[in-house]
Amino acid sequence: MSARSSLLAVEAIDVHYGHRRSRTQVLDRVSLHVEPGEIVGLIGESGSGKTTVARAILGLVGVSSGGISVDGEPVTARSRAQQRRLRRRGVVQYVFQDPLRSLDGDWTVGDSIAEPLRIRGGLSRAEVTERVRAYAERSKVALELLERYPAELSGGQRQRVAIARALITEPRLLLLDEPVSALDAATRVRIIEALTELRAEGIGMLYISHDLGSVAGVSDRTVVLRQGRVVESGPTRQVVTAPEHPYTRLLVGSAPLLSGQSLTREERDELRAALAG
Ligand SMILES: Nc1ncnc2c1ncn2[C@@H]1O[C@H](COP(=O)(O)OP(=O)(O)OP(=O)(O)O)[C@@H](O)[C@H]1O
Repeated sequence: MSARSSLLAVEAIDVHYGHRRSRTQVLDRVSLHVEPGEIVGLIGESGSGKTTVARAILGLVGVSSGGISVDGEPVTARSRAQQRRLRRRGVVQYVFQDPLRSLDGDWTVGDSIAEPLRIRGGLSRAEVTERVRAYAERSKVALELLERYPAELSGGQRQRVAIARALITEPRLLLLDEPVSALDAATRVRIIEALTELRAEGIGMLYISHDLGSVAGVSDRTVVLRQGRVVESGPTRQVVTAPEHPYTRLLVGSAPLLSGQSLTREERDELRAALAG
């Protein structure tokens, strides 16, 4: 499929943090694509640059080369005001690992879910209320929770609220940064079920995690990031069953439930040596 038709096209982006002497390169020619109705996993260890990829897509961090487009519209070539307008339209939404980052502790759950709609404007108060209730139900948030404050919810309830809030502008692309890492197993399963329903509706998702196990269960394709570079990408089944890069082999071997066999200590040392070399 051509890059132009992709819902999300990240093309060879470089990102640097800091200025002058403290300037360091965090992403090095990173490319990835997400099509409608597809979940793409982005995995890598802590510090590999995963969140920076999401921030670049949201226009929160500039790229020094390469480009990003969402739904055919360039993100990176835009001015900050244009990027703000694009965010306001709500075509792209995001869910963080810790929903407290996206939910204001002083607002009721209902007001938090409504906020992206209010920012966009154009709906009456009654229409906003109706939409909030509809999206709460869809995200499995019980209606009696709408009057509560985030601190009065469980972690799983908060994450469902964050998902309802992200969905309310009917985005075409969702960025999920470790969306289930803080949750217990049963709650994880429910959130994953909600995500696969969204996929069936044609929403594209970039699912970011350090944990190959959680990505492999849900993603159609997987992109492996190491030290700011994509070292491998392909259909998830292929990445898991026939990993090519030593780093991916190490990741797969460290999650024996995926590959069916764990690495021996010698194999692990060999892969580490190959990565260090
Ligand atoms: N605002 C910033 N200024 C300077 N360096 C930063 C900034 N944000 C992140 N970094 C650095 O950029 C690198 C990539 O960070 P990033 O948060 O993208 O990694 P990550 O893969 O998402 O990690 P984690 O899984 O721990 O969240 C890290 O070395 C980090 O220290």
